[in-house]
Amino acid sequence: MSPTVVSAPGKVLIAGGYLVLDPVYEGVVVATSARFYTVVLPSAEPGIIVRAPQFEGASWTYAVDDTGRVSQSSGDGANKFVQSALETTFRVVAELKGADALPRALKITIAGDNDFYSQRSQLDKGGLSRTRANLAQLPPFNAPGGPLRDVHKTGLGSSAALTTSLVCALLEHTGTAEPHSALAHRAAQRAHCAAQGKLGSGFDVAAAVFGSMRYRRFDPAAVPLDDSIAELAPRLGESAPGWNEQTGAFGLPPRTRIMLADVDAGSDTPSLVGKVLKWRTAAPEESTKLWTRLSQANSELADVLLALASSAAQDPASYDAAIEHAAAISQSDWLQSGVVERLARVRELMSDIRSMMRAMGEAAQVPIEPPEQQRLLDACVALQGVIGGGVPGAGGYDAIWVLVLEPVSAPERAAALVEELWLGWKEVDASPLLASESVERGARVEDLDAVRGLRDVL
Ligand SMILES: Nc1ncnc2c1ncn2[C@@H]1O[C@H](COP(=O)(O)OP(=O)(O)OP(=O)(O)O)[C@@H](O)[C@H]1O
Ligand SMILES: C[C@@](O)(CCOP(=O)(O)O)CC(=O)O
Repeated sequence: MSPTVVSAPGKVLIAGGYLVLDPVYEGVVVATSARFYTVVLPSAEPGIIVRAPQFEGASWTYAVDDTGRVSQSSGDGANKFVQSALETTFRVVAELKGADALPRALKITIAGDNDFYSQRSQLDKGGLSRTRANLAQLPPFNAPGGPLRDVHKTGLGSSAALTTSLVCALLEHTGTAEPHSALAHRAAQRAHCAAQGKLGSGFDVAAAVFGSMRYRRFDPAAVPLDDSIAELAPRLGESAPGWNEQTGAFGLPPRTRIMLADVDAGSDTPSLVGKVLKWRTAAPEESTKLWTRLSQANSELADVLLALASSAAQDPASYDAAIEHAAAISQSDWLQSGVVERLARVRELMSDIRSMMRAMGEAAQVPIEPPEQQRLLDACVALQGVIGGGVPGAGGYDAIWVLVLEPVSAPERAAALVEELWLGWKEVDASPLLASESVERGARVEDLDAVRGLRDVL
């Protein structure tokens, strides 16, 4: 029997951190070319064996009962995300297709693209500088060294991408639902929330299932978390109540590229969300004012980026010429007509959003865009061909993103300037990641041999 392989992308929330926890406000999320892969193979040995071959000792074996409930029979500690994905999916399979449809002997392999884990020490060990070219030389699904609990994550949402690829692969393997179905999305949300023990906005799982999007959250009461609930499927199916998230098409405009850096500022990002929400409650007037302005800027940013994409679709030649022109002149001269003016507006909005996020950080007394990140981002956006940037998601010390132009005549020019700046930056250590936006939307079924290096880790 041929293996079932399903992949799901990571994410970067470029606008809407914190606000997206409230259904009144939307978030803008870019799915990344970095993906998690789940490979499901029938096995001769009884039990559901799950392995993460990139990590030492990362193997867990489970037994499934007739209702789809799962218990771990052996393995290296517990992996909440894996167990929750298995149990949520198997319960749904048992309810919809009967106990006979439940697989009892499987070998499952989970592998994440290198960008999900910091490769600094791997590069350092080989005496290689932290360039994108050197990253591209590392073997696919490289082992970052050591066990999973010691791994240094890069913030692309490993748990959401892993949970989504595993849930979708099992639904596909059992013929229960396709990766883009409402059931797959809801099952992945439920599995992820149950493992996290908290209800975030769900934008990370939504992007893992559907790809880049504008996203407004669902009612938290929709998620059937209570373990005593007898039937999950009716609460996760097409007509289940409360799943009122709103998603809208989104994609970055052609001839632009998102670049990501894994930042090691030596300071741990404390838990920011709790403090921001506390400030939101304590200062309702001030925070509503700021959130309203931020939300307008976030939504306009999505609108203008989409308008740029439509200009490109309508008249590709003029669009390419405008990008060429914009990349050749200083950003302060972008205020002209059409495409270039829209780029100027994008730049202005990204800068406004940053200053409002900093204001929120100051008000809530948390480092959303701390001064170290501010200086680094200011230097990036001053480079020729850079449109703008920011701190992803909740912000903190761990990462930044920037959007650069890729004109046909010199697609690498701006990216190379950014990379050079990062490599020479002294105050904090900024290492580029390889990922850009995923062009394949969301979760998808893959052909094992079309994914470089995947067969080698089975
Ligand atoms: N390759 C893998 N195989 C199995 N489980 C994994 C793998 N990678 C990550 N995980 C699971 O995901 C957990 C990390 O999730 P956590 O919610 O802490 O981070 P995250 O917010 O998803 O991370 P980030 O956004 O930084 O990538 C790990 O503890 C582990 O359970
Ligand atoms: C603060 C918040 O809005 C974003 C967190 O995003 P990230 O994990 O920092 O990418 C929380 C959420 O949406 O779940």
